[in-house]
Amino acid sequence: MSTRRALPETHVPEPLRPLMQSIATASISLARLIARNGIEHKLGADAEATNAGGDSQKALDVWADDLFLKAARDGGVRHYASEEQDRVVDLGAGDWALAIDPLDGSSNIDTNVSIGTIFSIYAAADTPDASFLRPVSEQVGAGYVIYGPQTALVVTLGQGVQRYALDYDTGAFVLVEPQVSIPPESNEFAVNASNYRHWPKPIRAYVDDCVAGVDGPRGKNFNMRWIASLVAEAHRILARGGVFLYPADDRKGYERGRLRLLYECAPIAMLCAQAGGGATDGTDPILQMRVETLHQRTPFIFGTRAKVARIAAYHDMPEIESALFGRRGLFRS
Ligand SMILES: O=P(O)(O)OC[C@H]1O[C@](O)(COP(=O)(O)O)[C@@H](O)[C@@H]1O
Ligand SMILES: [Mg+2]
Ligand SMILES: [Mg+2]
Repeated sequence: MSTRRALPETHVPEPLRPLMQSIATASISLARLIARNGIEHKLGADAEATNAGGDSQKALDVWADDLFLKAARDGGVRHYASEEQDRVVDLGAGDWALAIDPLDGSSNIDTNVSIGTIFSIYAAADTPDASFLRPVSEQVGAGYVIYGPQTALVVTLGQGVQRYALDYDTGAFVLVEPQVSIPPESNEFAVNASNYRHWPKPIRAYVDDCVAGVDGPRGKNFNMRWIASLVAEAHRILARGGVFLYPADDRKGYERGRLRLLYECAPIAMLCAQAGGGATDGTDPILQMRVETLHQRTPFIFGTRAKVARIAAYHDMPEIESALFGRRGLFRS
């Protein structure tokens, strides 16, 4: 019988190896399942249920959650918190607490656009809630798997960010980038511009100044992207820089944005910090926040450090005409 590991372990601290092997193994199964969408099953079909956050679930959301719950049990996880579960699942024994968005970008399942899994690891506490209702700076690891033209695992276990690619010939991940770092220069931003009229002033001002291009206060042209898969946006930003914004807005239910602090923003923020980038809710760095409730949402801005700082500065002076930033030459990035 083959003893091949799903993930090389050089960059994985010994206590985290069983869990990381389990996550890697489950994600390889999920990648294979996704590649067969429509052959046996329609993975984007409605599961006729809603999750705790009020989103309608797809068949793949539910299957991915089952898969990672089993992986958690096999990998020494005591407490499992999932975007798809109302409450923390207490697995009884183990050293770790795993928070997970088992399937991110569900609206893209049937469009054959990249989707992913996002996860965050804490040391297990005494009670299920205490494992997750804590400062997000206590994460011991965070990462995502992107199921795209290439399936890749991008992870930090506290010492930089490593990128692995799935080799379908061997069925295992291979280390392809031992130290991922976000390029400091970029002219790209990502935002769902259809929500423009709902945004707060500082976000509108920032985007207005980008869209004004060479004729505006920034004096240069920008490029915009919106994939509607957070993992895919994060992967692009880690590869070539830029900034992502999902602000709070005035639609009902979006008062604190759309994305969840525990399952999505905290892990991406840890990856960014380890790759030389930044992440904020506009006012506070994400890594200085504390999870108060499992499914809580937060405005989320992340990416190239100088861009994140610039957007935070727009929040500090929302009433000042945005052109002042350009004239004063502040944060030119
Ligand atoms: O459809 P919208 O409002 O543009 O939101 C897209 C965002 O929602 C998400 O799909 C939310 O994640 P889920 O698919 O896990 O619910 C993000 O991946 C993406 O960035
Ligand atoms: Mg998600
Ligand atoms: Mg999801």
